[in-house]
Amino acid sequence: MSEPRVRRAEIAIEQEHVDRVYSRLAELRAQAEAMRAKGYEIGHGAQREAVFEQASMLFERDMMVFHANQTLQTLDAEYEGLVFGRLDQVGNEKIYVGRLGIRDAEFDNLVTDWRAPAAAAFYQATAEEPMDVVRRRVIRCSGQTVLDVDDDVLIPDAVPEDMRIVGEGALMAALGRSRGEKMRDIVATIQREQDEVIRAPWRGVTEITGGPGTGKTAVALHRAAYLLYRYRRQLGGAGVFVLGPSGVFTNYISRVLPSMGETNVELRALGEVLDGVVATRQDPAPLAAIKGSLRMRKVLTKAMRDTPPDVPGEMRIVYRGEVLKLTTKELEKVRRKVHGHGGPPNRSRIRAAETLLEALADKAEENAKADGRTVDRAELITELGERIDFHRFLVVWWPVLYPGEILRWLGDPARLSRAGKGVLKRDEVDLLAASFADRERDWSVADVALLDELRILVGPPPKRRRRAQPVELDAAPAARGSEGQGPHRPEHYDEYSHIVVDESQDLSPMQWRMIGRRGKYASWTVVGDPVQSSWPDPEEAAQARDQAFGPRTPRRRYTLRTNYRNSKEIFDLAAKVVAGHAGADELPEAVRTTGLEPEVRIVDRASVEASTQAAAKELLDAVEGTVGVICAMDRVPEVQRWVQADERLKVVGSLDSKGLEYDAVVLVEPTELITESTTGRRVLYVALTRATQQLTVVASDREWL
Ligand SMILES: Nc1ncnc2c1ncn2[C@@H]1O[C@H](COP(=O)(O)OP(=O)(O)OP(=O)(O)O)[C@@H](O)[C@H]1O
Repeated sequence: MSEPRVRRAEIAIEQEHVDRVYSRLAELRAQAEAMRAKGYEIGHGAQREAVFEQASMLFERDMMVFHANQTLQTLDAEYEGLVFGRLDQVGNEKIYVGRLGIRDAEFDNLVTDWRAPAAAAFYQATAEEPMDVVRRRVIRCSGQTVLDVDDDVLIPDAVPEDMRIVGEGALMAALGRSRGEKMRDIVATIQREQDEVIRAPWRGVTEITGGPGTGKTAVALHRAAYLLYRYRRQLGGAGVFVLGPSGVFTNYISRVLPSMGETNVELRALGEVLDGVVATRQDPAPLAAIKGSLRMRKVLTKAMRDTPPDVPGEMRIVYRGEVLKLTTKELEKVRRKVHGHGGPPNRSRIRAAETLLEALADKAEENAKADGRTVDRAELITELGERIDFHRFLVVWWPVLYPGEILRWLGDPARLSRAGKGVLKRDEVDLLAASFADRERDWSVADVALLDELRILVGPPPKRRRRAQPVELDAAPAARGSEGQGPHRPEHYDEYSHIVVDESQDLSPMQWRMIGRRGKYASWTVVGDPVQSSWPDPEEAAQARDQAFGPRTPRRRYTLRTNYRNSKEIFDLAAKVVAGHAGADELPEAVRTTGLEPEVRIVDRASVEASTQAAAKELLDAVEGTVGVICAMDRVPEVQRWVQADERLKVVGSLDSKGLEYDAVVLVEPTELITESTTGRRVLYVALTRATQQLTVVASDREWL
């Protein structure tokens, strides 16, 4: 048979199996629906029963509906090709591998979940260590249709006569494919070095390093899915938290986990870690460096203990016909005394009241002594402590503190100087104060870690008393978990069981503290590439990072060495630019050549706009998928006016381009990327490694080369 005919015949064989899988899926779906309906019936009957029976019936209803919903959620996930692999083993055994495990009515495996031990050989078998695999086949589907198959022969001597082999290189085909707006999963082509990381044990700290495009992000996400599958009991309850550098990035990777049927993962950007705040604005590098440094902890602690603006300057209260007065100085002494005990101010209200009453009693004694009288202290304290005017004073003098409010106070340079005495330099005070002073401006990404630090420092605001909520007997629990939200978490949920940190090389020490707080009992997967770091003080960050992990052991480290994203031609240029700023062993090896060298266009300054427009247009015509136009952060609005962004074309600032990728990239004025940041060349290196196929650099100088 000719090669195309063999291929068609093999596709038809696999299509038959895929059809069986989907019809079984439909059966399972119908069963789950029926179970959910039955659960509701039980719930409706409950109202007629005695209280004890009601409780047990409702429990049963909840369990049935919950399980049915979970099953439906798994079955309904938008799988891009439910079945993607097949292993033919020695002795004619065959296994289909897919995003989900499905058995037929006789309980035989139709598809094995890729995360199950039985599927491990799909990723781990090599020609040197074939693990009994004769042929490994990647099946490419679109929806329920098989488009293509691609084989790897691992034991040529064991290929039976009737086994046919098609195609070559599923990996290269996947890498060469055009990119869409969102990252795709790589379940079908995970490489052995990547698989080892994905399946590493869950305890302790797992570090993944490697250069750009080595699949660190992809591996970390597949690891999250794997851990939840294998250790659901240990990790599922408190959940898995995935942290990315920006909203653009989390949006870009947002499809990967759901495409593997995994929705019980909380995905957040650094600017969204704190509930109720969504920050996307990046501060200029020098300002971000101050806000991120550990020194801020001291500044914030002092700021929180300073006298709040607008509190009364003195206290006057009448006690048995006599005016007791505390001056500003005396009141401040009381405030210092309360803070001297440590503890969050929002939890110190009672201590503040007691200390204030003691000061009033001292004052009364002082006055009495002058007149030769005595005062019953205990009586005075009890009486004043019950007085409404005392409490009115207390609530304004010792107000409930809110993190955002304290940060805004620091817009006052005098106040910030006090808080930063001995810690911040004069010019740092000016820079910081100006950034906090503008009440109209929303928070920056770096501010979020400061707000979170203050949240802990001030303590939770006192709870208002609430009336008990009536229990709704007939509220259908169907919605719970069915929206892909996972279990309901209380606000400021701080204790995840596994935390994945992507692009970790850029976390500031204050951000490490913020994340560390959420993982006190967690195991960690930490992804990063030191060469791409934009943080100026790596030592301080490393210290904060170690503190976040605490005594967690073991610690294992993996380095990925193959760049799957960039063509060799593009990566060679990036490597040249970063040479001298990275050791040769820190740079990965690109495996794919396209024959298309990156283009460097040196034009005069006035022509940068026209040249960018021309390059963007050419690249849009040349590639099928996305084109990214990358420029310095503060040039973004201008470049957005130059080119029309749409589904295929995006304009991104250098720092926001972290972790993203496009078929083609236009890089505008590279020297500006170097000068805008404290870690210059590394930021440029990041930008140069975003394209999979083509790169055009538009520059008005050659300094960056
Ligand atoms: N085994 C694989 N099969 C198919 N594609 C892969 C594989 N490994 C990585 N890729 C692809 O390579 C590209 C780069 O992967 P990823 O973004 O995870 O790299 P990274 O190491 O996080 O890069 P960076 O540090 O630059 O952000 C992605 O498109 C990813 O899908």
